[in-house]
Amino acid sequence: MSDHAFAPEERDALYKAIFSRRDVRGQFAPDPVPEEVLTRVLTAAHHAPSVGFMQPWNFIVVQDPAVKAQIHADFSQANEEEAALFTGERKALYSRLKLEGIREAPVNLCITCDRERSGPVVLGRTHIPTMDLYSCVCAVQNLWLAARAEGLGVGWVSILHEDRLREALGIPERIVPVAYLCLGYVSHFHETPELEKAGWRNRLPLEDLVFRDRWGGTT
Ligand SMILES: Cc1cc2c(cc1C)N(C[C@H](O)[C@H](O)[C@H](O)COP(=O)(O)O)c1[nH]c(=O)[nH]c(=O)c1N2
Repeated sequence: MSDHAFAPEERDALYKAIFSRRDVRGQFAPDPVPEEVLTRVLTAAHHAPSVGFMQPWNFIVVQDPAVKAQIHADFSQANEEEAALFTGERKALYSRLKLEGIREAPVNLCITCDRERSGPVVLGRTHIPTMDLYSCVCAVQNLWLAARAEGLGVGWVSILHEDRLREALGIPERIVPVAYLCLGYVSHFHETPELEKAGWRNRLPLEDLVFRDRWGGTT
């Protein structure tokens, strides 16, 4: 027991957000996301941990249907390319999956990483230079959980060509687009991951993933 633990109902609320968060692709409602709600989830993202407190992220809020259409067109091509890598039943199943909600979601959000945000030497990034990118992923997860608590669905779309995403959003060379997200209110949240429901892949047992003291070792 810790004096610093949340009250039981607060703790339960946090776990509820974690376990009921879903990747949302197909159930977006057209209702607009109020600015104050968007600001709250962006503030949650901005309070993520970051290497050397670098805060390397920017948030590009995309609402223009023309920009969304451009990105969706790239998704369609990338999706065909990915589908071609599977064969037989797997390919047929892949083709049935809905893997984005770019046009339906009222807000799209690109979270980027400015790798030069705080000068060439960053506390904690010297020996593992990808730490700034991982920091941006922490921001994504904060946003994803806060959005769930707000009743907003979030879907991550990575079936995109990075160069075309850069071009569509005017992202300069030194900035890395880390995540392209679709965000909006939803008709419902699925109870289990859609990929699990569709028979693509199941959640692995935790005990197969936890090692003690060394890789693959047992105590
Ligand atoms: C880095 C990264 C990239 C992607 C995803 C996630 C992450 C973390 N996911 C969502 C992914 O399929 C989903 O998280 C898992 O299937 C588990 O489901 P829940 O998120 O628990 O609903 C995802 N989903 C999708 O439909 N299209 C996509 O391009 C991607 N890309």
